[in-house]
Amino acid sequence: MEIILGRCYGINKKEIDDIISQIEKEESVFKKSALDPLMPPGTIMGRKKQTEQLVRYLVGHKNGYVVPYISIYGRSGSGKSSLAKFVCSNVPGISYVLVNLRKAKTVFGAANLILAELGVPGLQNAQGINLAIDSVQKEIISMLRKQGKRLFVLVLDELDAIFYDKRGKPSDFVYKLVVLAEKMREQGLLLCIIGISNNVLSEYGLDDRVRSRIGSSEIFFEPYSKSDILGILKERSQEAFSSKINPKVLEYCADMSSSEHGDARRAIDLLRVSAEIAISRKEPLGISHLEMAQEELQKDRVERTLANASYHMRLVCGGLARVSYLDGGQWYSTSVLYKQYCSVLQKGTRQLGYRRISEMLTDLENTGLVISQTGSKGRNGYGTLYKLVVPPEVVGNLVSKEWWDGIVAAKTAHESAQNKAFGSGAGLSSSRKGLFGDLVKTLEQNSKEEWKRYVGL
Ligand SMILES: Nc1ncnc2c1ncn2[C@@H]1O[C@H](COP(=O)(O)OP(=O)(O)OP(=O)(O)O)[C@@H](O)[C@H]1O
Repeated sequence: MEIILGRCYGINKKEIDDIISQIEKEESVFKKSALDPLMPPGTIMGRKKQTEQLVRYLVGHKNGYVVPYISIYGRSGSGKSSLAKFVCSNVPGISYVLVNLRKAKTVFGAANLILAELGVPGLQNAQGINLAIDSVQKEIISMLRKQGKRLFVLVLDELDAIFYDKRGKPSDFVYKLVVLAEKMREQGLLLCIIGISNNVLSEYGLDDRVRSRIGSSEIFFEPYSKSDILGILKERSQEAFSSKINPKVLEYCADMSSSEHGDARRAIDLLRVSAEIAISRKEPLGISHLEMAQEELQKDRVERTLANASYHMRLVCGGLARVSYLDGGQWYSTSVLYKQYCSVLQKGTRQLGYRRISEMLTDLENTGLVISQTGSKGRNGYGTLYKLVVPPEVVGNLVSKEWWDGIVAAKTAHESAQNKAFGSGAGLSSSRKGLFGDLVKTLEQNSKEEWKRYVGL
């Protein structure tokens, strides 16, 4: 019962009880926690090939040998961490820890995160990386001796994070860990490092001496196909929903997810948010809820990415949104996007190099805002092409509303010039015509070539 106190609303205990019983009622038809992607899966669906590869690498310890380094790589949400954890927990005779390095801003920070996971206090920067590695070694040996095991697996999740710390010499850090594995073998013990990253380790600019030592034990996780995602969703939804849900809903969700990204985490999220929307509307879960949820998640994702992005990363996003909107096309090469970035950069601002922008596009892909493919660049051979997977308007408005209004005005003017019957500036409100008058006039008179030049193609 709501008590109105003047202009304020008071809540009494009954109100709280009502909310709780409403939540309980909802939980009885939909158990939200079963669609929490942070919850480790009870069963790993699919991934037979990768499971077999990893088990084969690790099981060699029975004969006294394991490779010192395994690189597990692939797109976000492709099941890399889940599978590594699952295998390490189920192959007999292994002791392991999984350390997520996402929060490590430096190589030294990464060493401290490893020590923390091993249950040892971190060190001060001044004590140096060699001492940190020695402490890791001491702790691993003591753990193996205590547990009476011979193989220790150090799983370094999100290893990409350390490669931004160029001053901390990430390549050297990997080298030291591999040397540690060799030193342990001299003591009759085995250490295997599993590095999990979005790209294969050898792409991170390692020294030759590291490359030759880590070997080529690589396991690739391709994005999930429709049937993989469907399997994962079916398994999760059995636990999440008390009544059977329309199989077409799961199929549609799997279809949307596999065609856009092949990320299991995002597919599970999409199903959860759709179910929440359906429940709030007191409707049975249907395809329309998936579409609403998709829109909501896309907007959240763009907002979150841009809020955490550097100034230059925002410009890269803006440039991609600009060319996608003005050109109406889909896939763009790094060189086109670099040109876009340069054109939106404010005068007097330091311009980043081509290589850095190319790295940013890879980072952007990992946020799920863009996807890439290898494609033809015409006379320039083959290369990576990028495509925005959210509406450009959403990105543009969030980068800068005023700037985006100018782009919309330019396109409207160009379209009206194409269709002369509409006359000058058709489609634009008079206030907008005033605001972007000069630009509009120029673009109305422009030829196709000039338009292409304006777009930056
Ligand atoms: N094969 C699978 N079977 C069941 N659930 C899965 C599977 N793959 C992924 N998932 C679900 O998706 C979530 C994300 O997977 P996971 O963290 O393993 O992906 P990842 O490739 O390590 O992603 P990232 O690179 O972003 O860390 C998991 O928590 C799990 O709920």
